This record gives sequence, structure tokens and C-alpha cells, in this order.
Amino acid sequence: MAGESCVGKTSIVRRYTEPGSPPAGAAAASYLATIGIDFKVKPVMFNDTRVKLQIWDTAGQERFHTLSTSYFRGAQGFVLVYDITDLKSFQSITMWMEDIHEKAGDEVDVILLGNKCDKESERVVPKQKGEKLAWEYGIPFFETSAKDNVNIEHAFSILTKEILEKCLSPLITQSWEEWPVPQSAVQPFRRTSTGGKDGQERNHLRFSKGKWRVLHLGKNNPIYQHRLQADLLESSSVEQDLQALENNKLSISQQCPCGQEGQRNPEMH
Ligand SMILES: Nc1nc2c(ncn2[C@@H]2O[C@H](COP(=O)(O)OP(=O)(O)OP(=O)(O)O)[C@@H](O)[C@H]2O)c(=O)[nH]1
Repeated sequence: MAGESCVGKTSIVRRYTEPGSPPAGAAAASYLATIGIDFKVKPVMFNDTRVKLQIWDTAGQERFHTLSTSYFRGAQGFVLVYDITDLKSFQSITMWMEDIHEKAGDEVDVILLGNKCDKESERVVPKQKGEKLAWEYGIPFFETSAKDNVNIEHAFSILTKEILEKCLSPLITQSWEEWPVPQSAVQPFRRTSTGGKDGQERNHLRFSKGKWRVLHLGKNNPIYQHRLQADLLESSSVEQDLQALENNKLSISQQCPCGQEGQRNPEMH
């Protein structure tokens, strides 16, 4: 768990691992800052495999920053949290992402959560901003409420799946299409711009040098699906020739066509 102080990291972990505890934001749930680091275990079943998730709840306060980030090394996944009623917590996500990549590498799985979505009247970070940032990083995004138990279980299950797909790939037979994909996650095709040397690979897009373009869609990414007009594009870990380029002078979005004869410059939606 990573993110600024008071965004709700401990409350999210508690909601997930101790469903009977008083809900965050309730009168009985007074705020106690995490001192140093806390640790919870959550047993989950995953495709008939029993797995114990170790969840490290780090302190968001600045004075614990060095200690908290020292636990990043060796982590297999990150739940990065901001508070939708606290602009500073959202602005600091970039800094937390840098810490994560510096300590845990570029390949580690991260999900971004905009927490406290029950406080709509106090919202200062529009949902679209969270979606856009996550899209730029190529990571899943959810708005959550530890208070009202919105998307908590779902967010952890998505991260767990991403991590376990890497660890247990021979044991996993379920295809990603079987996982529920929220409508908000069906994204228009666009080129993303994460930093890092593997930015293109992380974002599942790769372009060949020739006249035709080759796209990697949804590779290792169960959250996003891509549509070509009405059709859902299949994920593939191998190159797919979508016959994407009609004209070198067109922009990227104009170059994404359906490869059907007679259709010129169709747009991808
Ligand atoms: N309304 C509402 N309040 C929440 C929610 N999640 C957490 N809170 C409240 O926000 C305050 C901070 O929550 P914590 O879970 O302690 O925050 P944290 O990110 O772990 O803070 P640090 O330990 O300092 O890093 C508490 O008063 C919680 O009750 C939520 O989803 N909705």
C-alpha cells in the first residue's frame, strides 16, 4: 500500500482483510496514523490455488518516507492510493510512482485507487483525471470507498490476478476475457506515454517500421479492452497484423483502421 498520509490505505486494507471492522469514515473509526509499517495476511483462492496475500501497509507521513519506501524493494504489486477530496494526494502520485519504479523496478504491477468516492460533494479530483493518469502509466484504475465498501474486493482481485499470472502462469487456465471488465475501462485506442525504456511494451503497443502497423493489444493487461468500431479486439501476446496503416501522413488515431476493404481511414473507438 502506498500513497500520502490520510488517503485511506489502512482503511482499505482493513476493509479487505477484516470485513467486520467499523467502516472507515464512521464515528467509531477514528484516524490513527500508521507508524512505520503494518502487515496483514489475506488468504484467497485463485483458480483452485490457495494463496496467502501479504499486504504491507506503509505509513504515508513524510517522516516515515525513507522507511516506507525501503519496503518497496521486493514487493510484487502496489496499491497506490490518493484521496479524491485531496488534490495534493493526487499530485503526489507521480512522485510515488517514481519511488515504486526506482525501488521495485519497471515491471512491477501497480493499481491506482482514487479513494473516498463516497464524499462526492467534497470531490476535487475528477474521475477522468484519475483515469487519464492511470492510462498514461498503463495501469488499472478504480475509484473506491473503504467506508461504503466500493470496489475494494474487485481492485485487490485484479491486482492479485496480475501478480499471480506472472508467478503461476503454468497453473492459470482462465483467460482474461472471463474477468469482468468495467465499462469505464473500455478505452479508446490511443498511444500512451509512460516513461521508462519499456514504455511501449508496458502499454502493449508496438509499431513496426514498414508500411503496415502491428499492434499488441491487451498483452498482460486484463483491464483494458480495445474496440475497433463495434468489434472487440482480441488480446494477443504475438504480433497481430491489423493492416492498420493506410497513409503515412495520417495521425496515429487515423491510422487505426479495420483492414476491411473499401473502408478508408476508419477510426478506432
Ligand atoms: N469518508 C471516507 N473516509 C475514509 C475512507 N477511507 C478512509 N477514511 C478516513 O480517512 C482517515 C484516514 O484513513 P487511514 O486509513 O488511516 O489513512 P492512511 O492512508 O492509512 O494514513 P497513514 O497511516 O497516515 O498513511 C480516517 O479518518 C478514515 O476513517 C473512505 O473511503 N471514505
